[in-house]
Amino acid sequence: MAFSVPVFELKQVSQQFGQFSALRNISLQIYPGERVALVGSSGAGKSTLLRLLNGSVRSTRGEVWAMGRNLSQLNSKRLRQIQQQIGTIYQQLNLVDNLRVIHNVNAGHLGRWSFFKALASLMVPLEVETAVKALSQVGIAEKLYERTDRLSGGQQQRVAIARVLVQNPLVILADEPIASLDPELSREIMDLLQNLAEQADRTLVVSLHDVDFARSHCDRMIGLRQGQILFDAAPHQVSPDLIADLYRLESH
Ligand SMILES: Nc1ncnc2c1ncn2[C@@H]1O[C@H](COP(=O)(O)OP(=O)(O)OP(=O)(O)O)[C@@H](O)[C@H]1O
Repeated sequence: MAFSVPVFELKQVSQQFGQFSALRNISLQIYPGERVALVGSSGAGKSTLLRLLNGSVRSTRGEVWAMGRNLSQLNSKRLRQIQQQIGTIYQQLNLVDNLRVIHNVNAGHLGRWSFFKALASLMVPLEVETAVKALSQVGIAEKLYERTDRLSGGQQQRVAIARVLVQNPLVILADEPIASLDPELSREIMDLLQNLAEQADRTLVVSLHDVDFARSHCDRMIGLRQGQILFDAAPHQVSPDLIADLYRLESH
């Protein structure tokens, strides 16, 4: 693994929002095919780190490299080409509620489709077969023409994953993909993400509040505490004491 080019590399990255330091001096490398869990309490900087990785936020200090390119030095066209290889499932899913499932899934093509093709597809859906295949992979092919807001939370989560699958990225980033799901559904979604990553040798970076799922479904855990890395290790090396430290409240 040490011989391949990292999918992501952060070199002494800090992220300020006004006076507030969301991330401080982060250096790390993520290699192809790794399944990485970002863990840490609310506000630790997990979502910010994911947004730096997909280039939707530019770091205030340090360098973020993705697929061998320094993101801050790319023009918007080149940045979009890199972003095409990175599929992100956001915490809020970013689905359009009143559209049919197929249109939300087809939004995964938007980085590649022309404006007119995207518009035409809103009237008569294009690439139906690809959408059916992606929905089959997430187990809800029969929901193709259902209105998205008529689906359960777990089904909507699957639509968001299917949208990333039609994009066919090298990397999947998922921000709290099981935050609002019950334990059984959480396991199903985590199994699904793990399988989708393994099948196509995709890299997966997922932020999780549930440390047990991080242990069972990922091969590396990065613990973030107040914007800094507290640990970066294989699950079996992350002791209960480290986890206690990770979630320990700061004394003021
Ligand atoms: N655009 C922004 N402007 C100002 N502050 C921000 C912005 N984005 C994030 N922050 C702040 O940065 C800190 C880290 O936020 P972030 O969303 O990365 O944490 P998180 O670990 O993902 O939390 P959660 O688990 O609750 O999603 C928080 O204090 C948040 O308020």
